[in-house]
Amino acid sequence: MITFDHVTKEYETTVALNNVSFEIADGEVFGLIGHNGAGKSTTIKSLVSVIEPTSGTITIDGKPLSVNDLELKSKIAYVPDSPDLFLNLSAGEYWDLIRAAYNIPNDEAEAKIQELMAFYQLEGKRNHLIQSFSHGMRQKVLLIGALLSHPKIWVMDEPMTGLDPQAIFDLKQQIKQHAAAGNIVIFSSHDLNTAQELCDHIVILKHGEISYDGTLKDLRAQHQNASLEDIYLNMVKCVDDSITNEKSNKDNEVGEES
Ligand SMILES: Nc1ncnc2c1ncn2[C@@H]1O[C@H](COP(=O)(O)OP(=O)(O)OP(=O)(O)O)[C@@H](O)[C@H]1O
Repeated sequence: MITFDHVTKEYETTVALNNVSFEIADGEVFGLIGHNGAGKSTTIKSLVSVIEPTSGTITIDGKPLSVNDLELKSKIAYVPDSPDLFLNLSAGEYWDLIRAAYNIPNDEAEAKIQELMAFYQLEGKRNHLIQSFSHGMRQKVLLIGALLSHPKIWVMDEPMTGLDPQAIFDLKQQIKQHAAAGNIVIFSSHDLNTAQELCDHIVILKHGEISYDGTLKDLRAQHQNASLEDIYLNMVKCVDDSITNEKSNKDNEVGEES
C-alpha cells in the first residue's frame, strides 16, 4: 500500500503539487491522468525519490519514504519519461548496472534478460550502444531494466510514448500480469483509452490538485455515462497550467524582498 498524505511540492515560482492525498492498494494498476503541467511527473518523481516533497509524507506499507531508505527504494523500479539516459552504455552494460544496484543474482538476471530481450524483440542488440537505438528501443531497454528486479512497485512516466503497437500491446499484457501477481503498477498518461483499458484506479490531476480519485467505472456512472473524453475535458478544462500553477504575486514579492 502506498499513501500520499498531504503532499505539496513547490518549485521556485510554481506549486506543482498542492496538498495531495491518495492511496494505492497492492495489486492495483494505478493511472495518473492530467494535462501537460498538471503535476504527474512531480508525483512520480516524489515517489521514486528523484525529488523531495516540500511538505507531506509518502509511505509504503506504513513506512515513511525517506531519501536514504534503501529497503523501501529497492521495492521500486522506475521508468522515466525520457529514455535518453546512459547513452554511452550498451544495453547489456545498463542491465548489469541495474543488476548490481538491486543485488540480483547473476543467473536470475541472465534468465530474465534473455526472456525480456525476446519479448521486446531486442535479440542481438545487447552489445549495441544505447545511443544507437531509436526512441522506442531505448524505452524497451529501460523497461527490461525495470523488470529485472521483479519490483513490488513498478512506476512509469508516459511509458507508451514512442513504442510501436506491438510493444504497446506487450507492455499492456505485462502491466496486467505484474499487478495480478499482487504488485502495484503506476503510470502516467494523457491517453484515456489506455487508462480505461488498464487501470483499476485513477487520479486526475489539475494544476497540482486532485480533480478525481476513484475508478473509471464510478467516474462514468457519476456523469451519466457521458464519454470519458467529455468527462475528462470538462473536468480539467484547457487552461495553461504554467500560468495557473504560479504562486500568487504576493508570494513572489515576499520572496524577492527577502
Ligand atoms: N524543475 C522544475 N523547476 C520548476 N518548475 C518545475 C520543475 N519541474 C516541473 N515544474 C513545474 O511544475 C508543474 C508540474 O510539472 P510536471 O512535470 O509535474 O507536469 P506533468 O503533469 O508531468 O506534465 P507533462 O504531461 O507535460 O509531462 C509545471 O507547472 C512545471 O512547469
